[in-house]
Amino acid sequence: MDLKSNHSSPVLTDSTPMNNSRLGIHSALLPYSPPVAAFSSSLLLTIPRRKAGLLDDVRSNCWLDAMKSSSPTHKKLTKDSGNDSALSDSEVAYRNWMLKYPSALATFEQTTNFAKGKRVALFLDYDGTLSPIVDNPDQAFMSNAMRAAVRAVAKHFPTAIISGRSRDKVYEFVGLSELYYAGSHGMDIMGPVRTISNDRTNGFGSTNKQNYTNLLIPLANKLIPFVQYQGKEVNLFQPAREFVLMIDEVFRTLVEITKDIEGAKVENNKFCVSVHYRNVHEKSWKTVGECVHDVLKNYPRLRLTHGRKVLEVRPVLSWDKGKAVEFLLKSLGLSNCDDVLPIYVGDDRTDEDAFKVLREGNRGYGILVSSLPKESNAFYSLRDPSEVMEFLSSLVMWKKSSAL
Ligand SMILES: O=P(O)(O)OC[C@H]1O[C@H](O[C@H]2O[C@H](CO)[C@@H](O)[C@H](O)[C@H]2O)[C@H](O)[C@@H](O)[C@@H]1O
Repeated sequence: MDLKSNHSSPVLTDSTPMNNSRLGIHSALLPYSPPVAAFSSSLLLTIPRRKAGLLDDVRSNCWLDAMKSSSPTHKKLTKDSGNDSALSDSEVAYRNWMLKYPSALATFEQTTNFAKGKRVALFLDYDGTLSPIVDNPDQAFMSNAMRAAVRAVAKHFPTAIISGRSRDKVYEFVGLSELYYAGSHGMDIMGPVRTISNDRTNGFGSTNKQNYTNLLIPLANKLIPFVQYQGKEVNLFQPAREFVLMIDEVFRTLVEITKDIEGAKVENNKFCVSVHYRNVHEKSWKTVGECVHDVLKNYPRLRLTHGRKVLEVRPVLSWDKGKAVEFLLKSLGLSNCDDVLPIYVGDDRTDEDAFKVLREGNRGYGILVSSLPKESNAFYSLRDPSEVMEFLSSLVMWKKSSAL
């Protein structure tokens, strides 16, 4: 195995498709390989050369600072401040922040006035949005009430779950076959699960009675092959499929080198890897960062992003949750239409890519789920998953009443 670093490369813009030759497996042998999903030079992210020991060297503490600032908890804020007036200070700060990011519930009427006559498309993040943040990532279950709210909303609007988790995992948690799923931060997109049928001409719409599904543009049908998933038929789009074995290799290496760090947990999300430090004592966070840094040195085609008490290793690809939203809107025939209102609800830094796409395209808005003030590209806010549920239910009620 060639573990040589490629720091000499000025930019990571190799236009030749990766063939995983290092792993000895040609990409054509990988599962689900639609021709269009082939690794494209246009998806390669141009990033500045890594300056080891300066820019992203954990020893310079910048990673550690990012790790420390990742997802501070409300509990910590109040505990550290030590008295009740500090609690109200934080509440005051939150209310001030809400002047900039008003509650999506308080401004609901404004939204529905704007949404009148428009087709709403919903994009929902999973962790911290549909399920509360918990210590064990394997137990981040969504409540039955939330599941019912998502099911209800999906009856009226095209609805997609866009998560950093593997698509399989998030599908298992949500358990609703009528939704679109984008796992691995949008690098693994799946249309609603359909009963196997010979009729492939009308794509996702063949078993779904909702009007929007008939709007699938031909492009999507052409680009996404039909593949078997749990005995059913689905459409898949996997722009990072070339990385699947590399990611698995990195996952295994990370499991091995972090095994002695108490509380560290490495999660294989198929096209990216999460290294959790939520349950690691703060004094060992630096060690976690160093482990990830040491592994990444050997994989110049992988990069690191920060999530909520998690380091995420992902391909150097210009593909993120924002791109996934654009792809899904296009697939649904809902892009470049004045009568479409996409709404994205998420809590994490990776959701900012989607908020930005909507804000910059001036074609919808993001709702940030946060109980703490933080800068965002979203327009509105909700405090926590329970408010998300209320928002989803309000959308359903509005839709039902406007159909009367
Ligand atoms: O895009 P998302 O659906 O928000 O997924 C982002 C990451 O979520 C999960 O980790 C986070 O939630 C865990 C459960 O509440 C929590 O323990 C962890 O600290 C959070 O970072 C998931 O485990 C990751 O793989 C996702 O990338």
